[in-house]
Amino acid sequence: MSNIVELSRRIMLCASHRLHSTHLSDEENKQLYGKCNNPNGHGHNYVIKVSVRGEKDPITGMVMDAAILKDYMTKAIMDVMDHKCLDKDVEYFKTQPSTAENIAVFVWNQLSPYMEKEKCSLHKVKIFETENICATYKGMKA
Ligand SMILES: Nc1nc2c(c(=O)[nH]1)N=C([C@H](O)[C@H](O)COP(=O)(O)OP(=O)(O)OP(=O)(O)O)CN2
Ligand SMILES: [Zn+2]
Repeated sequence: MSNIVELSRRIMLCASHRLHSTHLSDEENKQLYGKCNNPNGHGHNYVIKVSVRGEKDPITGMVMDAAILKDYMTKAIMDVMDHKCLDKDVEYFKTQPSTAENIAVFVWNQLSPYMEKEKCSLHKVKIFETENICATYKGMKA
């Protein structure tokens, strides 16, 4: 019987953004992103689900302590993104459009250094931008 288990934790944060690519002209941005390119921006209640995967400890019964994962997610995600204007306040999104796809990669990169301390590994980051739009990133392994 396998002892490999996936453990997930969810957080919700509020942030505003505007879809805009520095590689495109203003007209092209307007054409591509439509209402989401409005210079005044708009907000989302982002739901972020982080999954780690590893061997369940036979004594503690845990892959990792969920409270420690919460601490990592607070420092790596909440403190950086919550109640922020993503494109103006977060360096990464000054050059990368703040799509759900790019947010998933950003969150992965933010969490990776914290997970180096753990026996289990970061497995999946899921960003729900709206009820209908969701992006998933599983790192370089795709
Ligand atoms: N590939 C992507 N496409 C879009 C993204 C994205 O992150 N990746 N994001 C957006 C916008 O940020 C936008 O805010 C989405 O809003 P909206 O169109 O209102 O969202 P829904 O599709 O859930 O709403 P509907 O009412 O169902 O249209 C756009 N595209
Ligand atoms: Zn949006």
